[in-house]
Amino acid sequence: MPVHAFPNVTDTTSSTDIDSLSYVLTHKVITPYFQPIFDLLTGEIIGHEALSRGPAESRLHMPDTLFKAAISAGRLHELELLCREKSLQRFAELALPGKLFLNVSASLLSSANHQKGMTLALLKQLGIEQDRIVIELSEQQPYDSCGLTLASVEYYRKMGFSIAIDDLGVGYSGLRLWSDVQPGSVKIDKYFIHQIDKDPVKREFVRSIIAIAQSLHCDVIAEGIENLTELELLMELGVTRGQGFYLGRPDPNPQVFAHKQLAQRARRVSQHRNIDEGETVHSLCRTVPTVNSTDTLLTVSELLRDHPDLLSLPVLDQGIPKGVVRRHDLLELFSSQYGRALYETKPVSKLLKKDVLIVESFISLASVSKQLTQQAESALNHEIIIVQDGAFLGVGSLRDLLKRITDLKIHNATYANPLTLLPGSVPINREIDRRLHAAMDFHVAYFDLNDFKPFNDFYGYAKGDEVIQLLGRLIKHHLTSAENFLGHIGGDDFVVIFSCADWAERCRAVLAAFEEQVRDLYAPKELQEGGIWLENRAEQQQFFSLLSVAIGVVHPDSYACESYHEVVELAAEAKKQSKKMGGNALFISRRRKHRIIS
Ligand SMILES: Nc1nc2c(ncn2[C@@H]2O[C@H](COP(=O)(O)OP(=O)(O)OP(=O)(O)O)[C@@H](O)[C@H]2O)c(=O)[nH]1
Repeated sequence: MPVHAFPNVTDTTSSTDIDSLSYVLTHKVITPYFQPIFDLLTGEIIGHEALSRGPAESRLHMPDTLFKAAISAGRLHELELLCREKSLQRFAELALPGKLFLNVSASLLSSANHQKGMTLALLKQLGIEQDRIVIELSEQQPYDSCGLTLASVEYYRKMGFSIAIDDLGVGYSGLRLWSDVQPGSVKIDKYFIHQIDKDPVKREFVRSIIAIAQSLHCDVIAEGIENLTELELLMELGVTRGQGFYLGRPDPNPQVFAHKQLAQRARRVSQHRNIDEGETVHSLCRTVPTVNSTDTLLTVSELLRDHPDLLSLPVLDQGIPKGVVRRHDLLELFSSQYGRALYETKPVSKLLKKDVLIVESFISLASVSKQLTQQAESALNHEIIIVQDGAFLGVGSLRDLLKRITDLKIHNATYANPLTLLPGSVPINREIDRRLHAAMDFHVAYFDLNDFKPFNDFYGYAKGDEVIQLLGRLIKHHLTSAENFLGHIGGDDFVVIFSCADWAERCRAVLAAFEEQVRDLYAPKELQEGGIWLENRAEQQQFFSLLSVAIGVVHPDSYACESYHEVVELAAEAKKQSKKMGGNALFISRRRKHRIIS
């Protein structure tokens, strides 16, 4: 096709766009791009969303202008069908794995002349199974819940296609559409993902969507993930599927590889499960009897009679937990007049309670504890259902969770430094490993006093202890926060693991405060002289300035560092550099992985 045949691309008038559109439709010059959608837990591609582009270098290249032109020209359906045809053909040609997510507008679905058989015929011709197609219904246009649209959705579903709701949260009828259509998946609009780490309202929104989706057994896909911080936060919230520029851009010829960093993280998590199950909710897992939602309340009653220790039973549907049935609800129902006779043949679903926490087995105890405390107070007595890849594994109790967390705290106390009561090297190393295994983004700062030995020799160990305590106090004061971990390796060495963003300012605040407060520990004479004179090994007098602190900071690459050994080496190296700077100094290392010395 000669390029010059395409109308002038720089002209912005809509009549030109409409002419260009006619060209696009007549010559079928639509290029499908495919954006991967990943399983965030394994890094595997679960499918691609098809996105259409007009001719390169033209105003209609980007879908917004393309579809706007089609709407103004009254040719939207024609364009949509062309895009669908092209996407399916290219999907088959490229032999892409997994599902193909296709966008369909409400208006096309409700159009009376919508040729429903066309897609099916094309799929047959291309040899694509129907169950690989996911129809994405955009929430951006209003749906007519009782008219043609829903009937068409139903028609697609009967043909074996899955249904997803796209752009959830920004349109007209999100929850209503969700409830009417009962899709297999919902895609959270990128508006709610953008900078979610900085916006508690967006986090709450996503958390609520996950809760609804869990109870409706619907997958949640996060759209528009643009950086690692957003990805990590979404995973922490429990989102297991996602797409976005950070994971993979739309491409006409996509490379089909598992996402390297997600896959590495998954491997780490599975190794971590074996090494240190104590840290994850897996350690709380107990096997208990379960019931199906179709079982009768008589079955529940008999099971609870045989297991007097159980306050509830998990309710499953084909191995997937739906909620619980509780002893006190059953007793209340049966204790009414004729209650037992009236209700014992009724199905479990009558007493099914969904206000239960369902968590994947590799989630950390701290994260589960956080989720529980964020729930309503009335929900605090409730059980924790533990799943593996969504399938029921067992249950844990709040009591066991508290006990395990207390044990961990005792463990930290056991290894605490007696002078500062900060955790010692065992818990520090363990915490670094935990953050590496979870592929978290963190900085590690190594603090060390300069020329501490001469001070000790001059004033004695008791005064030396005071200096160490002063530094410990300042570190605690300036650096304590929920995301940071402070430790005291021993002697005058401290380590802080940061996840907060303002770590550099905080370190500088410690240096400034130390410079000022350490003066209180010197006698007036030495203070006046600005340091101490001490005889060295060669029996010569040597001058040592007032005590100062050297801080070396590293930003370990969680994917490149295998264990705390490498991180501690990196941090010690950075500390050496900061000592070379002299006085109170902060050195920020650019090295992110440890050099292997053969
Ligand atoms: N007062 C006191 N001194 C300690 C304690 N633990 C270790 N030390 C002493 O702290 C000093 C630490 O040694 P270094 O860090 O090598 O001494 P430094 O003079 O600061 O050397 P640079 O770090 O190279 O500047 C030694 O003199 C130890 O005996 C403690 O709990 N209390």
